[in-house]
Amino acid sequence: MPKLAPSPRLDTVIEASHLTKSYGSKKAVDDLSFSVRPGMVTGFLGPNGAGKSTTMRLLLDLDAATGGSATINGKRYRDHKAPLQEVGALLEAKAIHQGRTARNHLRALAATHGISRKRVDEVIGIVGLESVASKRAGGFSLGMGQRLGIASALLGDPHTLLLDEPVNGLDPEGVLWIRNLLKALAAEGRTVFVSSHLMSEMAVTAEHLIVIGKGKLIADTTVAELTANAGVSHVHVSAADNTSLREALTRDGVTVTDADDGFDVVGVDAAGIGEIALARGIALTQLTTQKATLEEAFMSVTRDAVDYHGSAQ
Ligand SMILES: Nc1ncnc2c1ncn2[C@@H]1O[C@H](COP(=O)(O)OP(=O)(O)OP(=O)(O)O)[C@@H](O)[C@H]1O
Repeated sequence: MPKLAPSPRLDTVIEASHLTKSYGSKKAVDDLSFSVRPGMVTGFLGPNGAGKSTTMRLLLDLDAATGGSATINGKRYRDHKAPLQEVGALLEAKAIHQGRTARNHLRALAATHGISRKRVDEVIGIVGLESVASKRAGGFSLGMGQRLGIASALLGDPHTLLLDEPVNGLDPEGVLWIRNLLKALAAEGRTVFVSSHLMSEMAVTAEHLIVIGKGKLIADTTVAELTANAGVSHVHVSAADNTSLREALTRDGVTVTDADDGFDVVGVDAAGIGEIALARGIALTQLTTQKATLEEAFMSVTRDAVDYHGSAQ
């Protein structure tokens, strides 16, 4: 009988249940519950200081929770017999011996986890570091360091991946590469949990989103749902007689604001604006529904959970 390729495991799941972590009186993670399923990329979003890195550290048993639990595939990270083969992780802080070459760093990691040297060369190829594999990691750029970190995460061919800001420091080619890599890993049936500040990137990479603020869950949703419910979509309008159309549209519940060569309307949809224009005999020159971007939706749902507000002069 022909040997079948191993089927993707569908039981892998990351689970936080009432997870809490306090530093003194500060609750970095506050009664946080969510689960991350296989087969899709799950984005982990939140403003600065929301508790994303702390949650990742708790999931990886690098810090002890004050309350609740964090498990990966039903067990705490430390209870897995071969953690590197079960869970691959990339955290923000680099823990790389600066004097070692990239290849030797990966070989040392592989040797302590019963992983072959062949796999080391494979992951160097996957992350595109062949030409610098015999160079000291200490001299690596931020982007090369990220690729080496991702190579370490992939070393054990794990079913679950936790990546904290993997896009950090990557150039546009690198950003595109990581997008395709994460999607491909998820499509193989793996569980991929990835934090990022780059909303435009998450919008095209992730399907499922966990949004937190001040340590608490704000949304457990899909990219499509979050943008649809953000309530910040508007219609861009331009007409032969903008002044008359603006007057005709002005009523309670409708907001009209100036925009390039026309105006933006919130509170009436494109069909409604078309009908009003037709009734007044005003010719429309532009009528475009502009959906909220993930960035706008994110700002809207996290507005009350932002610790650090900047000001534009
Ligand atoms: N070791 C620590 N001691 C004291 N406070 C800490 C510690 N680690 C994190 N915190 C605090 O916990 C909160 C959450 O921090 P965390 O780094 O998890 O947020 P984050 O969402 O990853 O932020 P960012 O997007 O800026 O990386 C912050 O207020 C931070 O100052």
